[in-house]
Amino acid sequence: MISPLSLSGLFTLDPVRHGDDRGWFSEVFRTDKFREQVADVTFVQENRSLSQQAGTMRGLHFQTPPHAQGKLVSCIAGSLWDVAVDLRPGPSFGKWHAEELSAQNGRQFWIPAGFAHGFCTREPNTVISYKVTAFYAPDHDAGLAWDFGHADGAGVTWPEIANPDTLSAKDRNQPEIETVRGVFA
Ligand SMILES: Cc1cn([C@H]2C[C@H](O)[C@@H](COP(=O)(O)OP(=O)(O)O[C@H]3O[C@@H](C)C(=O)[C@@H](O)[C@H]3O)O2)c(=O)[nH]c1=O
Repeated sequence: MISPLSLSGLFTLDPVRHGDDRGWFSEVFRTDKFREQVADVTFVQENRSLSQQAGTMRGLHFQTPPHAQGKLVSCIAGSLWDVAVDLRPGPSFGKWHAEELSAQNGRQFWIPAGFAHGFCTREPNTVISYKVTAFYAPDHDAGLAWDFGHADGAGVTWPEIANPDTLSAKDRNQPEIETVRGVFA
């Protein structure tokens, strides 16, 4: 099932699992269905990271144009809380949406270009996997503070398990949201 979410452009995908005595089989990605029902994009790179400790936080990250990335995110071991923050100009700027992704639920979260992305793991040894629509471009790597404030409302409410001590040095020093206004204009 493919479901649009309240922030335009965001979707969840819950691929069918065909169960039998052995377990299950699932088509976890189909270019044709994705292009027809979600977004007409091409994925060029697939990333995986392992986070050893429950409560590990990564983000909030994005690449700036012309290297902006759409991300199709899933969790292939353990479980995590995944968040997208809208950086597109307009009334949705700064709004966010989070999804629970786990190896068990098989859910995928589509985050188009124009959003910052981050997550926090809920179990030890959690593995996130995501396809992206543009190659890694270190000179266009950008971020937003995990605890950003926002003139029109609060920032992201992270789950209780989220442990800021696990943030990378880079992510401890990401900027406030006002500094990224206009990046995707
Ligand atoms: C993102 C990325 C990093 N790297 C390298 C750079 C560095 O040496 C090492 C770790 O990079 P980072 O600390 O940026 O990894 P990490 O903090 O896991 O970064 C990721 O966070 C999540 C939230 C995202 O949305 C991703 O797009 C990505 O930004 O991997 C690549 O070689 N290719 C890549 O595509």
